Amino acid sequence: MGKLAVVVVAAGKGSRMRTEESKQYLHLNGKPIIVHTLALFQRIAQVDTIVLVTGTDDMERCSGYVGQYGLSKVKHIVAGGKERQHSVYRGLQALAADTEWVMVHDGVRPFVAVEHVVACWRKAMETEAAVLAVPVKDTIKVVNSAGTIQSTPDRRSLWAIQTPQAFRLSLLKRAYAEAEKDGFTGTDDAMLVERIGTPVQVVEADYYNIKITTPEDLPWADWIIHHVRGESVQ
Ligand SMILES: Nc1ccn([C@@H]2O[C@H](COP(=O)(O)OP(=O)(O)OP(=O)(O)O)[C@@H](O)[C@H]2O)c(=O)n1
Ligand SMILES: C[C@](O)(CO)[C@H](O)COP(=O)(O)O
Repeated sequence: MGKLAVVVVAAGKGSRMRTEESKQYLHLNGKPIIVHTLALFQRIAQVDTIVLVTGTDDMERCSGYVGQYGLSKVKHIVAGGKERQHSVYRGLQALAADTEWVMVHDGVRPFVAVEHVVACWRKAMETEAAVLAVPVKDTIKVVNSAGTIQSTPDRRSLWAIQTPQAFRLSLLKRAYAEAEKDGFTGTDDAMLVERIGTPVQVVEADYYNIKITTPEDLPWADWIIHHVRGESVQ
């Protein structure tokens, strides 16, 4: 069984959160959101290395968190790029040559369940590529720019995709290199793998693995941390 690394991307600006401080550094139960996320992967025995991708101006404070919170698996802190995809690409380049498996995770998804992380990785080891996801609960419409409904896809085939997304490293690197060559930008890692013709498996997770994105996610995040993930108030 080859080594497993995790690339945690946290170089975004969090513009939809509309806070002065980037959302990954907002405090949740006494600790920055990014620290909750890193601590989760630190606790997973199968994870050998974590690469943290941050904004250039945040590298120093992140290296402070590594010491302060005992995040010894964070072996590299690298500067991200303009889009999430560029940040992931830079993270992948920092991985040691003996890394066989990689999981990419959003720094602002601090509530993923450990059992789902492990299930995702196991599925990737069977099939090369797997992502966490949940079935969509709403009816989804395709709407044109005039606000007119064009179609209603069958909900039974719709899934909301989460992270982590797990891959054989050589496959993900090839997918990223192809996307770079073709000038293609996707919103998740699986899209890049799909477009080079490799099937990606979905592993069902839960609805608590939210991406903290907009202001109304913050009270929900506070509720999840206390009532679902069971942390006592700090
Ligand atoms: N150039 C970027 C953009 C995003 N991310 C990271 O990718 C994850 C998911 O992105 P999103 O929630 O969209 O974060 P932001 O890009 O920060 O948010 P917004 O789009 O509202 O600005 C986040 O952990 C974010 O920090 C990144 O590392 N580099
Ligand atoms: C990767 C992701 O979290 C899967 O849902 C999502 O695609 C990130 O998208 P965003 O545009 O950066 O919010």
